[in-house]
Amino acid sequence: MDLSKKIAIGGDHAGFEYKAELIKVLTAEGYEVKDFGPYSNASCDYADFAHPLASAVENQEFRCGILLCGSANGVAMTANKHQKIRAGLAWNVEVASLVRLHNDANVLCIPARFVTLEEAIEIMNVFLETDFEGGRHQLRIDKMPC
Ligand SMILES: O=C(CO)[C@H](O)[C@H](O)[C@H](O)COP(=O)(O)O
Repeated sequence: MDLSKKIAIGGDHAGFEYKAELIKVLTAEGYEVKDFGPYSNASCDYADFAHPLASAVENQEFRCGILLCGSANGVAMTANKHQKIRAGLAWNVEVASLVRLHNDANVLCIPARFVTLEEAIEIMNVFLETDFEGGRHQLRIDKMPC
């Protein structure tokens, strides 16, 4: 399948229910989705799922990744440990657009305990529909590696 249609998704227990719903939406939209887990809502550690997802996105096995936890901070902090990952939070559609437009994010982190499911679906779709603007923003991204 064309890489542009391959999406990785994961998170922790706090994002479990939304992750299941987002997978349904993505599948209906024609994407090939790999669920990196968790596979139940039992309490778990987000790093156990965010690291494998981030590695796969970093290895260009997927167009991008979507991670969900309670606040999105845990999964974002974890994914951003990976040198080629730019994981950004988005809690509304404007930020979902900007994290692509300005930051060329390749992992979207959704705060499942702070947005409705409908908002999470909108955030995901705007993220996937928005292209990176390049230009001055590329110069800034090039300075990110420390
Ligand atoms: O990293 C986080 C906190 O900012 C995530 O939101 C986790 O989902 C959260 O910490 C889980 O909390 P819980 O009390 O163990 O459900």
